[in-house]
Amino acid sequence: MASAKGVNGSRKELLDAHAHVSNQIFNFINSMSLKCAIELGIADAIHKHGNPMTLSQLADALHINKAKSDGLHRLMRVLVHSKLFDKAETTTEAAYRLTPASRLLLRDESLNMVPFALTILDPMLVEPWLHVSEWFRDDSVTSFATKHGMPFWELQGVNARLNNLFTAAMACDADFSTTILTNECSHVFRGLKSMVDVGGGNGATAKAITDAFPGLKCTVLDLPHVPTLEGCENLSFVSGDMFEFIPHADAVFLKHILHDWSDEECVKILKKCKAAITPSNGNGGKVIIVEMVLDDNKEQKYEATETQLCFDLQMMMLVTGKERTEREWAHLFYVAGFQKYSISPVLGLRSAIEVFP
Ligand SMILES: C[S@@+](CC[C@H](N)C(=O)[O-])C[C@H]1O[C@@H](n2cnc3c(N)ncnc32)[C@H](O)[C@@H]1O
Ligand SMILES: O=c1cc(-c2ccc(O)cc2)oc2c(O)c(O)ccc12
Repeated sequence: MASAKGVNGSRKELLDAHAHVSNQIFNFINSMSLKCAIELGIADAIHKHGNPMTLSQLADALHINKAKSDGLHRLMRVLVHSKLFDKAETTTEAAYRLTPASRLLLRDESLNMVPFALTILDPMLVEPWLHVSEWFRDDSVTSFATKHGMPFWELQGVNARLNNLFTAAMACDADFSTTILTNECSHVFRGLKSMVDVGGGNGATAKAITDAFPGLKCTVLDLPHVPTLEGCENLSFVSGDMFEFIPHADAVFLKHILHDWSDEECVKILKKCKAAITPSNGNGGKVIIVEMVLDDNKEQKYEATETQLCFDLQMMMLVTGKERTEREWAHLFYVAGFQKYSISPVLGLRSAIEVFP
């Protein structure tokens, strides 16, 4: 029984517990403040201004209702606390400036995360979160399906807004991940003559890889409803179902595919991949996977682990997938008939995994 002295503990323990639960309750406001900052264009306004920007300068640039300038001050206070922006203490008044994080919110920054953020924080993907406890008690496949009446992929196939939103979200990760992959993991792609990017979306990732490796011919396989880039000499597109057929190539590339699917579905995909890879001279005959590997770095920062675990729940909510530990990945590879694998933890939250038959 709680008392003034605490829940079976000290007063301090009670206050700490109360503060922690309060923090967990209001954590969503960090995400919503980020969404608001993107929609107002705060990062772009500060970038365009060129110098640290005072609150009144920012309010003018954002064309907000000046009667709400104090609200903007309070929003910026949360965004600075979240280290999304920085506050320069000038002699006259505080001025706001970008941080490395808010540089990733600049719309003309090729590595920007805006489409990804606006998709994850879109009502279509947020509302299912209000039904997760219902999902635990019903027999629906995901809470997304509970809310929207059909599974994520099915709705994406009939809802143009979701299709374009999600395809852009995935594509905006292309430059970020391939810039690092083709530099830190160039050995993975060196010597390959052909590669199939299974579930490659609009082809942005495959294009970035073929730009870095002009001798590599890439085929992007995805569902018919997914909008694609223009093909070119080294980049072609095939519509199809990876559970039915995967075109033959030196290597198969799977980026954020397997985390969408259950273990059984992943083994089916990996077996199709194994049948599709034809060892060639040099570096062929493998599957290249880009995914999170949970628990792969005990020294990993608390925030990175928290993000990985949240993505795992995102997969549980949206699709039938999950994020996996190395042990779980290894089990899938061996069940699918592969003999060995190599993990390169080069992408921060994610790793590149080469799997060999
Ligand atoms: C999370 S997205 C990853 C996209 C891309 N690989 C990337 O990392 O940006 C998953 C992709 O798998 C595709 N997909 C889902 N089911 C598929 C299937 N049965 N056959 C082929 N592609 C599929 C989706 O259309 C989507 O483009
Ligand atoms: O909502 C998502 C987010 C991702 C995702 C996770 C981690 C990354 O580094 C990038 C993207 O992947 C998703 C996905 O694969 C899916 O099928 C639905 C939703 C999401």
